Amino acid sequence: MVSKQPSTTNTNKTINPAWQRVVIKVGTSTIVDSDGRVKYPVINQLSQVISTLSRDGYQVILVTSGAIGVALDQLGLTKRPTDIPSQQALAALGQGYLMTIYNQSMALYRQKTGQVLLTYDVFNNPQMLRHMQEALEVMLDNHIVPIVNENDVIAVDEMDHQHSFGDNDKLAAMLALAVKAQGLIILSDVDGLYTANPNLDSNAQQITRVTKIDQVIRKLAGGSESGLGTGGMITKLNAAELMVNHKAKMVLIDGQFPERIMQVIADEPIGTRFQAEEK
Ligand SMILES: Nc1ncnc2c1ncn2[C@@H]1O[C@H](COP(=O)(O)OP(=O)(O)O)[C@@H](O)[C@H]1O
Ligand SMILES: N[C@@H](CCC(=O)OP(=O)(O)O)C(=O)O
Repeated sequence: MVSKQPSTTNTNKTINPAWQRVVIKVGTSTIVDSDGRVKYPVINQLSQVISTLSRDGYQVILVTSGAIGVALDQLGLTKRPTDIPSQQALAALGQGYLMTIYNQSMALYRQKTGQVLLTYDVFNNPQMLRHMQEALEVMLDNHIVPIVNENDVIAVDEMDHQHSFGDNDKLAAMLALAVKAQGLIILSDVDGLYTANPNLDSNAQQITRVTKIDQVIRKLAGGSESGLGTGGMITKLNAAELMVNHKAKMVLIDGQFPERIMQVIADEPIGTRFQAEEK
């Protein structure tokens, strides 16, 4: 694909090769508040950071939850329904709006985007996987930021024929490995992994570095309290385990401050970093 427009890459910048290709995952609670209202300033800040990285020569893929969350805003609802078909209908309503919000924000920074909706079976089907990889390579080569979500309306777990719903943390890790990204940055409503759920335990301490996701670490993780996010810390640890087991890294940071992505890319100590010990 040859663009008629000149490349917007800033070739004078030196980039950190340890993060040259990066997947950034944003949870619902980062972009929708507890009353179900969209946090436009956060999305705008995130778009600015991603556009800057892309212009500097990084290849960025955004995995974003929030289709159901923004649909709550569209309908004036404050709570997520519990049955799967209602959630799927909300996701169908909200996904278009989610893309509109991102497209408008990214356009302010002249950043092009493309929507990619995935299901887990893509990763088990070599042909579909190759098609996805090839399409993403072309997008990245042309400075188009892929904006990925699970295709919620048809999301079915092939193994047990149950609806597998709402685990974009794992989807982001599988995607990061499939496209050979050096790392995954997860933005959430918490600024890292704690010794206990910090919303429930005021003595909880932040853990800044995890080299192995073992039973001790797993025991620290609880579910989601926001009523909007789905996975809680457990799905983030599953994502981290996938990354670490494949010699890649994951950093978990507070999504209220998307500019902190720049600190992660600069390898500054921030949030919780999941990475195996260098041998
Ligand atoms: N040990 C822990 N450390 C940090 N957060 C935890 C822990 N255990 C459970 N949590 C919960 O996980 C939440 C983040 O997950 P979730 O609500 O699914 O967010 P997202 O929408 O970003 O995926 C935190 O807000 C917190 O309530
Ligand atoms: N795919 C769904 C949400 C899935 C999900 O993983 O949610 P979250 O726990 O907020 O990352 C959506 O867009 O609403």
